[in-house]
Amino acid sequence: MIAFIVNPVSGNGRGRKVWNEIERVLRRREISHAVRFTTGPGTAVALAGEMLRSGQYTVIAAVGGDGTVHEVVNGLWSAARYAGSREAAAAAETAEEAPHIACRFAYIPAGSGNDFARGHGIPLHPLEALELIFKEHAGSPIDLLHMNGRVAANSIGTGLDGQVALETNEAGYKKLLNKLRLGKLAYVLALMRVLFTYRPCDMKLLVDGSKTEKSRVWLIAVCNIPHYGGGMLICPSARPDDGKANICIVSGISRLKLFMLFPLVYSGKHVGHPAVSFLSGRSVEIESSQPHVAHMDGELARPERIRIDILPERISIIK
Ligand SMILES: Nc1ncnc2c1ncn2[C@@H]1O[C@H](COP(=O)(O)OP(=O)(O)OP(=O)(O)O)[C@@H](O)[C@H]1O
Repeated sequence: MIAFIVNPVSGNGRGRKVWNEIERVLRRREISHAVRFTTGPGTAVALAGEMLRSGQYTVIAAVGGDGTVHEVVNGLWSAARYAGSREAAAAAETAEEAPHIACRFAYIPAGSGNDFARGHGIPLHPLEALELIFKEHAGSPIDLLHMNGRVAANSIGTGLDGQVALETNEAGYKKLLNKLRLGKLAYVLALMRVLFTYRPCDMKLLVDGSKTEKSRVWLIAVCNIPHYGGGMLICPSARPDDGKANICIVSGISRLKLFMLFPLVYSGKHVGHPAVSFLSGRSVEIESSQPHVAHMDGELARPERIRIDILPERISIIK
């Protein structure tokens, strides 16, 4: 049976409308399914965990944006990690030892960014994405990025974009804009503010044991897929199933030049710019001269230290 986890407020209320369309199709075709709605931040994590543990579902589908994907994937990953006895959970101390997730994950895009869909070639039209679930599909295994007891499906970023996640989260006007279904505006306002105020700092990276030092770093994006921040092609050569994370570093550039570089990221034309460098590897440690503020799939994270490990082929997705 297929289970759906629906974020009704994703895409400024699009999630609810998309679900209504999907439900009509499911009823017409008499497809047995279960559905649960999120009621606030974090609820999709718990719902996904419950659904996986019930063992009733062969496919668990998220209907929402990248934040909903992040929560559902985390719910599935941690339920699989802590499945079984307390002893087994204690034995699965490290993320690397966690078992593979027993059901397939599907995604129906209903958010504002939908990078997960872009990165995997899942149709952006919700009913076309739904058709993929109906086809008998074994699922394609993809890697996940692990940091500090959480996983990211798309990317982890620090620097300017971590600060954007922090400001969006803390902005006093965020609740009001969410109520008015203008949640994305909170993100744009935070981005504008951060672009004018962020102070770049020195950072050290340790990628698979090799050290790289960079000064005046604006951002470091550690990516599992090429897309980022709602359609930017930040790491064009990132592949979700190659066992490696691709890392984009933007450093050593003035604020004015950064403004000029910014639009090029949407088409991937920033590649080759002298301020942009790329690395790739299985594990990444980042040290900064300032406290870390990061995001995981666009959701705020404040780790004491940044150590990201790739978890190869950890979940099977329908695409
Ligand atoms: N019922 C709810 N009420 C308020 N917030 C919710 C609810 N359910 C989930 N959320 C939160 O909504 C946030 C945004 O969800 P999501 O990222 O899926 O949509 P989006 O921001 O429109 O899309 P995208 O990330 O693709 O731009 C998530 O942080 C999630 O925790």
